[in-house]
Amino acid sequence: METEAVDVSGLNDWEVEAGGAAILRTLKFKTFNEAFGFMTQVALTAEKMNHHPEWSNVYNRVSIRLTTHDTGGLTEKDFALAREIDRAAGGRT
Ligand SMILES: C[C@H](O)[C@H](O)[C@H]1CNC2=NC(N)=NC(=O)C2=N1
Repeated sequence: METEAVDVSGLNDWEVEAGGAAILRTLKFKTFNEAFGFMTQVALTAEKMNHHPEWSNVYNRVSIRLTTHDTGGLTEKDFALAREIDRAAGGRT
C-alpha cells in the first residue's frame, strides 16, 4: 500500500516516523526547569485543543510524538499542535 508522503517542511526540526503514522521531535533546553516550563505551556495548549502529545522528559530533553489516536494516524490536528509546540519552543533545537 502506498503511504502518502507526509510534508513536515513547514515545521521546525520534525521528522516523520517510519510508516508515516506520527511526527517526532526532540528538544533540548538549558535546564530541567526550562524543559518543564515548556511542557507546562504545551500541556495547557493541548488541553485547549483537545489534542495531546505523547512525550517523555529526561532532565533538559523533551521527546515528542504526535499522532491522532482516534484515527491511528496523522491528521491536521497533529500539525496544528506541532506549530504550537514550535511556537512555545522559540529558537531552541
Ligand atoms: C475523548 C477525547 O476527546 C479524545 O480522546 C481526544 C483527546 N486527545 C487526543 N489526542 C490525540 N493525540 N489524539 C486523539 O485522538 C485525541 N482524542
